[in-house]
Amino acid sequence: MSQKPKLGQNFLRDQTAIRRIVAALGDISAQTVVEIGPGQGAITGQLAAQAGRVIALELDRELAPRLHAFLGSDRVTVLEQDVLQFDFASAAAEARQKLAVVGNLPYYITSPILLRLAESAASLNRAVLMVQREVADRIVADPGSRDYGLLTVTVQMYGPVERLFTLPPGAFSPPPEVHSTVFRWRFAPRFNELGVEEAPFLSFARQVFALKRKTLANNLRAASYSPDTIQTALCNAGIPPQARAEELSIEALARLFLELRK
Ligand SMILES: C[S@@+](CC[C@H](N)C(=O)[O-])C[C@H]1O[C@@H](n2cnc3c(N)ncnc32)[C@H](O)[C@@H]1O
Repeated sequence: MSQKPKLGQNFLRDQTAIRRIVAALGDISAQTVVEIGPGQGAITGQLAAQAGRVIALELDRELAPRLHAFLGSDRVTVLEQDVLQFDFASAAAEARQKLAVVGNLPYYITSPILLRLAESAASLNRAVLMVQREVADRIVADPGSRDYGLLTVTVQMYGPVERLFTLPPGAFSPPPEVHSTVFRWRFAPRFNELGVEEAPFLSFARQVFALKRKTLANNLRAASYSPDTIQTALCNAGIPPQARAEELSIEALARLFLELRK
């Protein structure tokens, strides 16, 4: 079968990795699991054997019908569908439960997929996803590390993440140019707990991380806050004046956001 590199088609061949990905979802015997990009069905086969129900979303017209024939189970629904257009809320309502998500993601749209899942967080309980290793490094980064930034904060605002394991290019056919890492994301949005509104806080995070290597104060100035406002807010939030956004925990960012809105 021919592969379409443009669609991020690197098919997983490592059977142990496939078992570990499905096991990382936990007990799925009564769970509806949405698979993003089933490809030739490497993970789908394992899911079909264990999950209550599987909804597999595959964009490639040529793969989707083949998957149907290959699986032929009444618990597996294959949709010829762009994951970025999929309505997770309706699927969760129909399933009468929050959905679990799994996928060896097409890397060319990793960020849009993560954002789509984030905005659907109320309909999801957990996800086990394979991404490029460097992206996983950014997702699970701690404050103060080189990889900590907007992606970290955006993803972690929707719930805790855990790095699970990394695979070399040879685990796939054809091999991608990068290593791949599987991580787990448990959806438990933090906006209420931190007292911040979702859209304004995320747009604030985009502002403070806009200029890498600049201080937080410089980034806030670029976002049109006055020097006095910035100084007072940093002081009240207990943040040193020379701090950089990359050094701030999510809690400190939320404190600063709230101070700036006073
Ligand atoms: C990295 S491959 C993984 C295939 C399979 N799950 C595996 O592990 O072998 C990514 C899959 O996502 C599919 N894909 C690409 N863009 C997509 C989109 N927008 N929506 C749904 N599937 C997509 C590709 O056709 C491909 O089958």
